[in-house]
Amino acid sequence: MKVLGLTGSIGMGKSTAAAMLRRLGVPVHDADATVHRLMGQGGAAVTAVAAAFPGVVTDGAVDRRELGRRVFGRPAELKRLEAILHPLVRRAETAFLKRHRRYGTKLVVLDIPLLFETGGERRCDRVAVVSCPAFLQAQRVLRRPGMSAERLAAILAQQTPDVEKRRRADFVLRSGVGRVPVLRALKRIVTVMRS
Ligand SMILES: CC(C)(COP(=O)(O)OP(=O)(O)OC[C@H]1O[C@@H](n2cnc3c(N)ncnc32)[C@H](O)[C@@H]1O)[C@@H](O)C(=O)NCCC(=O)NCCS
Ligand SMILES: Nc1ncnc2c1ncn2[C@@H]1O[C@H](COP(=O)(O)OP(=O)(O)OP(=O)(O)O)[C@@H](O)[C@H]1O
Repeated sequence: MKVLGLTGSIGMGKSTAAAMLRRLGVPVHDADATVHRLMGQGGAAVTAVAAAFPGVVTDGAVDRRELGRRVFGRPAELKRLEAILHPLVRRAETAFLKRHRRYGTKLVVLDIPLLFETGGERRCDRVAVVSCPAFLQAQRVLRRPGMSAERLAAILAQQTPDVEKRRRADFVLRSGVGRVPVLRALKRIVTVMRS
C-alpha cells in the first residue's frame, strides 16, 4: 500500500484537495476532523482538555473557538494541547492504515496540517503540498467567521512556512488558479501511485 501525505498551511486549499481525492475513490484520513471528533460531545479528549483548560467545555463538548483564543499566540499552551491530542490522532491514523492494509487498498491519503512540523512525512511515500500566493491565502482565511489578521498571524507563526513546505514536497498543488489544475494534478498523482 502507498501512502500520500497531503498538507498545506492554513487556507491553502487542503480540504478542497482532500475532497477531490475522496471523489477519486482514495480513502483519506483527516487529522483535523479527528481532532474535532475527539473534542466533540463524548469525545476521548474532552476530559483531559477540560482539566488543562478550565472553562472551555460546555455541554460535554469543547468550545473550539474559545480554545483557539487561548492557544494560538501562546506557544506553551498550544504545546500542552498538542500533547493531549497528537497521541490520540496518531492512534486513529494507525487504525486507519491497518484497516486499509487488511483490505488490500493500493493508495491512501494522510491529510495532516502539521505533517512536516510533526515528522509525519516519514510515514508517507510521497508528499503533496497545496499552495497559493500569500495574499490569496489571507483573503480566503479572513472571510471566515471569528478570524482576524492577528489570529491568522498567530497561526502562521506556528506553521512551517509555505516556501519550506514547497521545498520539501514531492508535488506542489497550486490552488491559486482554480480547481481544475488541482484536480488534473491529483488525477496524475493517483494514477502513478496506484500502479
Ligand atoms: C485550537 C483548535 C481547538 C481550534 O479549532 P478551530 O476549529 O477553531 O480551528 P481549526 O482546527 O480548523 O484550525 C484552524 C487552522 O489552524 C491550524 N492549526 C490547528 N492546530 C494547529 C497547531 N497545533 N499548530 C499550527 N497550526 C494549527 C489548522 O491547520 C487550521 O489551518 C484546534 O485547531 C486544535 O485543537 N488544534 C490543536 C491540535 C492540532 O495540532 N491539530 C492539527 C492537526 S493534528
Ligand atoms: N483550487 C482552488 N481554486 C479556487 N479556490 C479554492 C481552491 N482550493 C480552495 N479554494 C478556496 O479556498 C478556501 C480555503 O480552502 P480549504 O478550506 O480547502 O483550505 P484548507 O487549506 O483546508 O484550510 P484550513 O487549513 O484552514 O482547514 C475555500 O474558500 C475554498 O473554496
